[in-house]
Amino acid sequence: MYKKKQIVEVEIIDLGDKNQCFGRLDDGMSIFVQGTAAVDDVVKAEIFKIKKKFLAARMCELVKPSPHRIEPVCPYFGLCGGCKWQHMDYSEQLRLKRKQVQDALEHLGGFKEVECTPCIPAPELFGYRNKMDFSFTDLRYLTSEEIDIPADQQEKPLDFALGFHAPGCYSKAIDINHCDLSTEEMNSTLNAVRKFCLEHKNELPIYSTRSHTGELRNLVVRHGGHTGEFMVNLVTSTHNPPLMKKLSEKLQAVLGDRLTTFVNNITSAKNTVAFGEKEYVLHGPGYITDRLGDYTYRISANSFFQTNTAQAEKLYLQILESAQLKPSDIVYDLFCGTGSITLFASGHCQKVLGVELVESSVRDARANAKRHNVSNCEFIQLDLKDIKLIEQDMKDFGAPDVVITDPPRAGMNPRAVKMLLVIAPPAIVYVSCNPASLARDGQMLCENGQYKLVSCQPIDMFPQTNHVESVARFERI
Ligand SMILES: C[S@@+](CC[C@H](N)C(=O)[O-])C[C@H]1O[C@@H](n2cnc3c(N)ncnc32)[C@H](O)[C@@H]1O
Repeated sequence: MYKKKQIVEVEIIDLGDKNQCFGRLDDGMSIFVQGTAAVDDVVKAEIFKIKKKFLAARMCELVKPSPHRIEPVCPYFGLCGGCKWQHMDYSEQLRLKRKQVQDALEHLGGFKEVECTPCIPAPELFGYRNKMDFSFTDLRYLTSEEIDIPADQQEKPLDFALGFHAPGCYSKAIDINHCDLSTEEMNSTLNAVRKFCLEHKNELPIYSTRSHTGELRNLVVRHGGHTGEFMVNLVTSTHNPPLMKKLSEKLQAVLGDRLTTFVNNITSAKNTVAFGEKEYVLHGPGYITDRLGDYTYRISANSFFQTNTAQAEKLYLQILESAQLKPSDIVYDLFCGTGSITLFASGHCQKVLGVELVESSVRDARANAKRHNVSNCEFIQLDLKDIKLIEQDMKDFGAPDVVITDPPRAGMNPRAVKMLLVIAPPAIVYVSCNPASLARDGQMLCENGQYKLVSCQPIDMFPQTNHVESVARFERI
């Protein structure tokens, strides 16, 4: 009885992934609505798919706004995939983040007994990011208003963009001048680099993801949240010494003493990831430092560091609380990055082994331990898919009492989870930025009755976005 293109009115009762929300029509029919809605909004939506058990529709009108709706501050809201939740007040964002973790644990992981604690709020709701990764594309993403404007009347060139990829669209970026999650300094650097690159468009063409030719790929700006040190990293296909020298001078003129270092990373990869195979240091030491708690960390361009400095300290205290370390404990910190959790844990146990894939991160981690005269930490560079290597290192270092694991969004490789089941430490603290992979890996740890999930604490590292971090403790039964 439903028809395609039919308009229905529905109250939104939940939010899903990828700009999708959920409601139920008067007859109980489920409906997935594409569009930026909030829970308790009443919207009109046009049906485009009809299935036996559900409908899919596109939101076309907001009939009654949710009491949690607020005006988004960003002009790119709805276009840029970064801040999907700017239209909801912060208490609602926190409620939904906790719910996301709880739902994933229950529905994907089968964990029915554990109640997540309320999500720990972040101290800063905007301007909290210490790292921004902007992409160059030779096709500018056009808004629906811009599409109809003839090329010669467009305000900005059609074949140049520096900003963020439109959701699900890697060949086009929205050309942005300002992001509210970054700082003024980062925004002015973005605009200075754009101006320079436009002036040298012929010598520095933009890399094309279709023809795989061209030079400019990413601009990464990074600052120490507590130290104010500032890094600019331009990622290109090849190194052009005279132009990079010119850009270095330009950046020093714009940023003055605030520019700590400028590096040029070179990549031949066909993907859009800002990771260099070779690095040229044009200004400063090639790294910046930042402080978390009692520790100052050196961070190189290709090394991971938590992107919200103020909240990272809270995250690490939460990890320590969850790990319940004893002075005699041997601890493994898997996916250790620059050794930040490793050092935090080092003062509370006998010794810590940090394991990490990226060479510059391991180098930074060793330098960070040395800087603080920490002698009970060791770091090894290996791919955690390689079980044989970690087995050998375990023999040398000693079996762990507690394993802290903090993998990337995709979670742990199944072989690495199996390795944990073989090592079988009494406690595993799983730090996750993706509730779905936490639920999947957690289920693997618990399915044979070897472990049980005892607690899960969500923490908000990324206000305005739909992302959430969690710290989960698993205990051996
Ligand atoms: C979410 S970060 C966590 C870093 C660190 N624990 C922190 O809090 O700063 C994940 C880390 O895992 C590393 N990594 C990714 N894949 C890996 C693999 N297969 N083996 C070892 N480390 C890996 C990344 O380089 C990154 O440093």
